[in-house]
Amino acid sequence: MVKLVMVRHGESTANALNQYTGWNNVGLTQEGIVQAHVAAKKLKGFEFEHVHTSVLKRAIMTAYIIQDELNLNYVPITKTWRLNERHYGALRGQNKDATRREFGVDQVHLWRRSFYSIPPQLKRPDPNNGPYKYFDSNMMPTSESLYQAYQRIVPYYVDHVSNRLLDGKNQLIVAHGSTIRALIKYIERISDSDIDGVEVANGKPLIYEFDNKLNIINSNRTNTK
Ligand SMILES: O=C(O)[C@@H](CO)OP(=O)(O)O
Repeated sequence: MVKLVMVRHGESTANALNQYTGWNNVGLTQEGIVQAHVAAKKLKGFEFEHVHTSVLKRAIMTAYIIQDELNLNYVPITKTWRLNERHYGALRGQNKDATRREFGVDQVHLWRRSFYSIPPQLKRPDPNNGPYKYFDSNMMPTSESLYQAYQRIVPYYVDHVSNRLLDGKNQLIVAHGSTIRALIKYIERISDSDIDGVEVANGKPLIYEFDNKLNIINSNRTNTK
């Protein structure tokens, strides 16, 4: 039996303001730091061979807190843009309630939870500096549906996570709401329409136990937010 644990970062400053975040690089609130410590305490005794996170600091900070609490600071960590949150396009930084008033509850629900709906696009992509400085500019998204994000997330999982699980090595992924929703969809073979009911809470470890063919033996997933 091998384990995969996925943790959504602790509450971010944008979460606290009820703002769309996506690729905005915001940090954790004090509450978010506490949530990361609580997540680590729930994982007491869990050992993993590799940590996978995004290039966004709310996830990296959460991963470091968990590694530190578990005295597993030495475990290698990979930070990849492929595990970034879904890009929220022109919605990022906006207040979610304000967009409900402007565009209606149904449209906002589609942007947030449907598999194929693409949030309004940025007029031009952000400059590709910082973690994206070696990107071809054409790779910088202007917005992403969950489907588009899935196309970049799942190949990373298959190449770098599931192969290690098949080797019997426990893995930890510390990422984002939509990143983890995409992975839940893949792992549990959830349909395109049913994925819109899946929610991922900040700082609540999601634990999967697999057999040696990566069939799910056990999971603690419940739909809480
Ligand atoms: O703002 C975001 O990037 C995400 C996750 O925090 O929000 P939502 O729940 O709307 O997908």
